[in-house]
Amino acid sequence: MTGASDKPLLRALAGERVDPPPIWLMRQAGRYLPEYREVRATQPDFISFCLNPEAAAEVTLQPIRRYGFDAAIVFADILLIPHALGQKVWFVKGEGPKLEPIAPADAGTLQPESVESRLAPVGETLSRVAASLPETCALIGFAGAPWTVATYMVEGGGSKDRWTARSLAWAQPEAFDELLAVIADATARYLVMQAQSGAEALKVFDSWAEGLPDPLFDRVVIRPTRRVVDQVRAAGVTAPIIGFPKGCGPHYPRYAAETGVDAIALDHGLDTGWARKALPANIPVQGQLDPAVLKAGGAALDGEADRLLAAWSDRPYVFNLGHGISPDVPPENVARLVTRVRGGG
Ligand SMILES: Cc1c2[nH]c(c1CCC(=O)O)Cc1[nH]c(c(CCC(=O)O)c1C)Cc1[nH]c(c(CCC(=O)O)c1C)Cc1[nH]c(c(C)c1CCC(=O)O)C2
Repeated sequence: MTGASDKPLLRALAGERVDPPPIWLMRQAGRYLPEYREVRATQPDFISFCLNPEAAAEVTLQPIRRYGFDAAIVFADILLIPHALGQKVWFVKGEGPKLEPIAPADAGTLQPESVESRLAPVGETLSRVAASLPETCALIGFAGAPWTVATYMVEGGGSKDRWTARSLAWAQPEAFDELLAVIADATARYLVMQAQSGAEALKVFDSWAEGLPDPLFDRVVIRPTRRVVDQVRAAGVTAPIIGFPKGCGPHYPRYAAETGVDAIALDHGLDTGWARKALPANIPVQGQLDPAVLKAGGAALDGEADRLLAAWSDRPYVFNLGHGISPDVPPENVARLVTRVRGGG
């Protein structure tokens, strides 16, 4: 029988150097796949899609069938937490997510008690996927980090530089920290539920960790992330946690040391040589391939894959992108990358 420890992803996240390294891609289920677009077209809206276990399990498995990745990541979205907390969330085609913005002082009106019941369908998706995964493929659950989720909640959607969120974090520190705490507690319970439903590793996406000065980085990224990790551990969950503080540059080593995460995902803009020296030698790392070189394909893609494989060959390493795959990536480039990473061409 194949145990969890035989799965290449889990071995790498436990600190083992695995050769070739396990590979999966952020946003591997998505619009670049024709079979995803087919399922998407049958769904009334994006939130209902995420909360439909049958459809969500199907698109989670699509990239596993096509490419044989070493991990499946449950099909869901970081904005399910604001939805579960009672905030209105919807997606406008071509524009991305929209939310009815809240003020930090409104944190007390959110409904953390309904998180498990409103997000139970994600647990159901995980159980379904767990039952039909190839035996060497690991299952990943995820959530947004409190800061990134809070930016969407107070901005009312995506924003160029998180101006409103950043200025509110300075102007109303107590209310803002309370909002982060409410999100952190809900997120921890959501992650525990995912682990109990079959997720073998957990990932915390802090997509907007970029551009924060030291005191704010401590307050809005490190402290709330630590709160999530501590609560997940206090609930008895032992699944490894991957932290992804995208774009945080020189803050990375402190994030690795102080949040309690087990592994760290690096973005493509981070200096590889610097990261090798600055990060603790034993922490498993994931990522760094530029999503744009995956779009470009050909010799450029082969060259970047080879550079990263060589650079991280003496560490526990998980091959991945530095950010999500974009909808215009030709599916054959992904096949080429997987073959290259596995030493087949
Ligand atoms: C910031 C963020 C979001 N969602 C997520 C993040 C963090 C990672 C990152 O920085 O990219 C995380 C996410 N979103 C989705 C997944 C599924 C699992 C996977 O395959 O990786 C994951 C892990 C599905 C999705 N989430 C979304 C899609 C596309 C929606 C569609 O099919 O219409 C998918 C496949 C929608 C979404 N959801 C979000 C945005 C900004 C958008 C719109 C962007 C776009 O249109 O591409 C919020």
